[in-house]
This record gives sequence, C-alpha cells and structure tokens, in this order.
Amino acid sequence: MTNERTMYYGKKDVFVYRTYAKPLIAETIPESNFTKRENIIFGVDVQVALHGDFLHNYIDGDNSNLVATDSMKNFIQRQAGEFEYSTIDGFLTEVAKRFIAKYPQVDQVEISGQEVPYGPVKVAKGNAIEESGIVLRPSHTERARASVTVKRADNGTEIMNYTSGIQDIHLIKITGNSFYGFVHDEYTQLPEEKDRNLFIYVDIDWTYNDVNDGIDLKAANHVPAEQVRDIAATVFHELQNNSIQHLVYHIGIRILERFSQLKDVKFYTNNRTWLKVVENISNSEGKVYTEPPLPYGYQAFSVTREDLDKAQTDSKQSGVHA
Ligand SMILES: O=c1[nH]c(=O)c2[nH]c(=O)[nH]c2[nH]1
Repeated sequence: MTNERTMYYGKKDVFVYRTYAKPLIAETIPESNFTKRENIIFGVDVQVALHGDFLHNYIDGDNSNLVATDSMKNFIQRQAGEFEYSTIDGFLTEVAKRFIAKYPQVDQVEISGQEVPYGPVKVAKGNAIEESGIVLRPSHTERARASVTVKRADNGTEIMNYTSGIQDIHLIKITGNSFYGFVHDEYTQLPEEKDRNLFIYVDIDWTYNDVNDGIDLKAANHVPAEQVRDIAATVFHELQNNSIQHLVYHIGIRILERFSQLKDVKFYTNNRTWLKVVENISNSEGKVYTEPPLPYGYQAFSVTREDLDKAQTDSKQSGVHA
C-alpha cells in the first residue's frame, strides 16, 4: 500500500464582510416564518487549503510557484466584490473554482466558512420604532456554515465533499424532557428524571442529492440554515423527549421530510442541561438552576432518507404520523 503524502497549505480566519450582498429568498415551511436573509452585511470567516504541485517548495526551497498565504487571503477578499452571491455555499464554491482557474499549480481547493451573523436593530424613525437598515449588531449564537472541496478536472472542475450546515444553535426547554431507564450499575450517580430542563448546543450538517441545489449562485433550491434551525426548535417544542438521542432523530426526520432535495443530515450535540439548585419554591411552579459542571456529554448521529422511508412506512402501518 502506498501512503499518500500529506501536503497542503492555506489560510484560516479570513474575515470577509460584504455589504449589500444579494438577499436569499426562500419559500416558507410550516415550522418557520423565515422568508428572506437580507444580507445587508454578509459576514463569513473563511478557511482555505490549496493542494497541488508544491513538493519542490519543501524539498528544494524553490518558491517559484508558491502562492503566499497572504495572497490567498487577498484573493478571497477581492473576489467577494467580483460576483453576486447570497449563500456561503455559493460564495465559497465560486472562489474555489476561481483559485483553480487562476493558479495552474493548484489541483484541489478545500474551502470552508462560517457565517458571522449581523442582525437588525430597531430605532425610532419619527413616531415609529423600525429597523434601522444601516445600524446592525452581532446577533444570535447560531451561524450558517459550508465546506466544499473543488478539484481540477478534464473539463473544468469537479465538486467533492460538499456539506452545508449550521452550528451553535443553543436551545433550552424548561419542561417536557425526561431521562430515565438508562443503565444502572456501580458507576451510576445520575438521578432519573421524569421531567428535566434540557439545554443543548446543536450543530447540524446536511448534504444534497444534487450538489448544485446547494451551491448554485441563484440559490433556488438552497435550504436556508434558518429554516433548519426553526425545525429543530419546533420539534424540540413538540416532542416529549426521552433523551437528546431521541430528540435528534426526530429533528432529522422532520428536516428530510421538509426538504426532498436533501440526502442526509448529521447532528453533533452537546449537553448543557442546568443543575437543579432549588426544586420547590412556595406558590410558584418555578425552580432555581445553575450552570452544569464540566465535563459535558455529546452525541453524534446521522439520519438518512432510508430512515425517513422506514419512519413513513411504520407510521402508515400504525396510523401515527412520523
Ligand atoms: O439526553 C441525554 N443523553 C445521554 O446520553 C445522557 N447522559 C447523561 O448523563 N445525561 C444524558 N442526557
């Protein structure tokens, strides 16, 4: 077996803030009132890695075809003003294709980016309180993200390993969650809970049946991260869940049900459930909690279209909705 050599280099944390990028328009879904990402500030934190004919840079110290990482940063930032895009996915894929077109020594570009979200601020305009439109603020924890590898091919480029996603959705549900019936042995200290608070940090990534639906600059079939976020919140709200594991399966099924253009969906969750300090407060249904101690638990899980098919068949048989 021949071991392929590791060889790539690039730049991380290339921040790009483009004002007045093209808005992303979306059709509504039942779980979300999201219809438009304004993109007044399109902010993205980009990582890029170039693969190619760079061995003599290392062995001979020959820099003649070495593209400085500083130039990579400039390339990404300047391209941000060279074409129109409304999604991170479309922007990154086009930049990767342009790297390949510009530099013949490059045969593969891995590029990823996370949104740097800026949201509206309301101000007084005359007698009304309205969105300013020009004053914005860093907003919410969750950030859309995308990651794509573009490879040089005989007739142009080929898209590989493309995923789209959202990270750091932070949600707490204060009742309607349980966790009991787990393995009890000499290591068990955790009490069983028929009703607990559940605080989760969730990252979700998805892939498309046809990559073009995700990366196309027109974004007609693009799945907005905001709608995925809203599905996660809705299912969390609705489901009397037995665990995070139970919850993410149902969120995954709902996402695939809603978006037929998706092939699968992958979760990475982190458990930040608050510790109970005061159980009973007189004349109140309230409780007092504090932050959980380290270490934190996590789950990783993917849901595929096969799972959805099975859930739909099972629900038809039992007459219960998936
Ligand atoms: O939803 C949960 N899943 C677990 O696997 C787990 N483990 C744990 O200690 N608490 C929880 N909660």
